[in-house]
Amino acid sequence: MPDQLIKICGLSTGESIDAAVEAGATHVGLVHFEKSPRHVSIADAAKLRARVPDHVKVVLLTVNMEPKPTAEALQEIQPDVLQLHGSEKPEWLSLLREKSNLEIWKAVGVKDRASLERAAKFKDCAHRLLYDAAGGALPGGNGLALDWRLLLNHRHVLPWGLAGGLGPHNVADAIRYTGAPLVDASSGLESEPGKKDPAKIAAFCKAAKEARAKAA
Ligand SMILES: O=C(O)c1ccccc1NCC(=O)[C@H](O)[C@H](O)COP(=O)(O)O
Repeated sequence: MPDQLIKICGLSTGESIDAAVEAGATHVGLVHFEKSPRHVSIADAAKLRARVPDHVKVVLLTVNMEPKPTAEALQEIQPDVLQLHGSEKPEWLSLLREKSNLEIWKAVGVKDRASLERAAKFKDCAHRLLYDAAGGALPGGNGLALDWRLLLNHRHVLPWGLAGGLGPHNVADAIRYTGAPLVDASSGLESEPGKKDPAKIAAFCKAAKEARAKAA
């Protein structure tokens, strides 16, 4: 069984990046979306990126960003993964994939079986689907869980990940229940919006790794 993939999202300081790396995260997420309390500028994201060791992948998150600023951000930050968290269309993902060596992830808001099924349209243009809860004040990072029962017996067309309302208290249950190969958390690891708590990051990674080891 492959190792559990763990993404810690919405990191905005060097200390929180170090905490995620130290705890064993496989992916760290940098949110470039001004309305988010976790927003980082392009220049700050590039500095944070430089701090991440090679064995940990850097995920840049954008929301419906135009092609020119996207190209500039990618050039400046050099992420390993681009996570599109808006209403981006498959055609845009195909173009990005054609023009870069990036891994492209598409976040999908899941509220019912139909929304889950519709995500299949990204089959040929995304490398991974990230299922998140639909609704909420922001496109992501709302601390809302989706109904995990929707994922039972779902035929996944791509590698995938589970996000939405995860934290140290429920990540083991999420892995046991859904078999998620990748888990992603943000607001559940904070002491206040936008401020990550290193102890919560460590507890989340430990619980996720232990749950995977028990499932093996
Ligand atoms: O985290 C944000 O503020 C954010 C803002 C805009 C788009 C996406 C955002 N986060 C994306 C993520 O991948 C989060 O980790 C995911 O939505 C889960 O968040 P949470 O429920 O808070 O764990």
